[in-house]
Amino acid sequence: MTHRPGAAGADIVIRGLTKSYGAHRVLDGIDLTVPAGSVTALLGPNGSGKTTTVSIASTLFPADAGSVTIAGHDTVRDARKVRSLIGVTGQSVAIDDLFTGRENLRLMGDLRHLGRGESRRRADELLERFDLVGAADRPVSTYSGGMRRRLDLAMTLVSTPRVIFLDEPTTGLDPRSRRVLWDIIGGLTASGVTIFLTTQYLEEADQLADRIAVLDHGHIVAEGTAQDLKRRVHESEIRLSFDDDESFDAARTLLPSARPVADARRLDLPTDDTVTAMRTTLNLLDAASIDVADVEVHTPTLDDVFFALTGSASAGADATGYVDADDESGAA
Ligand SMILES: Nc1ncnc2c1ncn2[C@@H]1O[C@H](COP(=O)(O)OP(=O)(O)OP(=O)(O)O)[C@@H](O)[C@H]1O
Repeated sequence: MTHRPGAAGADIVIRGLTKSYGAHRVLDGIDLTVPAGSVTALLGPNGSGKTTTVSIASTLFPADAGSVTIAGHDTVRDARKVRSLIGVTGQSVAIDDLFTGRENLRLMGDLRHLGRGESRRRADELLERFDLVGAADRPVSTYSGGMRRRLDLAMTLVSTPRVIFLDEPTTGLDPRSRRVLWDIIGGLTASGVTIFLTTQYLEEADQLADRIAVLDHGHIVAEGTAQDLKRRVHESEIRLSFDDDESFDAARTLLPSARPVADARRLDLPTDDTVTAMRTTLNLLDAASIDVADVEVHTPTLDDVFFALTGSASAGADATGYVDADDESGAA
């Protein structure tokens, strides 16, 4: 993007961010840097402080200590400037249920001083882009969850923010609506906007983000690309399953470095070069006339990462928040 001289730098810099509610310390000195034009996900379970972080970074309330700068502007000292640079999506706060989608978008345009003609043009364009044309003239109170989220995001884009905060953009949506939103967010990233996304879904962070920071008990416990984080857990494994104890025992003797999973008559063999290692391993077993019932390569998932880093499964793993399928057909 040509208007962005600092594209090589950071658009969000969080330093030593601390926040307590009463005696409950929610953020305990968080440091995080979000490169311009990147999608960074803050991944954490329910109540880990994701919304608190976004609220402080988007000037909603101050931290107890520490600082956030957006494109070099301090969120407390330069709050007005920061507000002109950011868009916040997630809590549908700007949406008025009694108005139609089109009216909401036009009102936002007026609020952003776009002028009457430009507000109308922008509203039409966004309704089209977010697949809301059919529902444009219905009150938002009749919208499904997925449609609301799309409108919420469209409202953010009425102006052209440099930095967008997406606070749990798909929580509570059914898988189909979630995918639609992922596609839209994926499209946004191509335009070079900086996105700071919070999520409790490992899959979402994996799908959308260039970089992931894992928030747990007030601390960033890990940071990096999805690949970096996966590498921190363990290498890929070749998983060999056997039909009978005799083959399983013989293979155990032949492959002493493999980890036996006796219940499943399975051997897990750590590997970093899966193709060569796979061929060598299978040749070895073949030469010893040991029958293998099944072979698979297991690469670590972000769930494995979360478990390894925090000692517990992610909230997203067992509390998906899925609701009954939204009635997207109502859009027509
Ligand atoms: N205004 C408040 N007063 C007191 N406690 C609060 C307040 N806002 C948040 N908290 C508490 O702070 C903690 C972090 O909340 P926050 O909403 O930032 O977490 P989160 O990671 O966004 O969670 P979720 O995924 O459930 O939205 C929670 O324990 C929450 O109960």
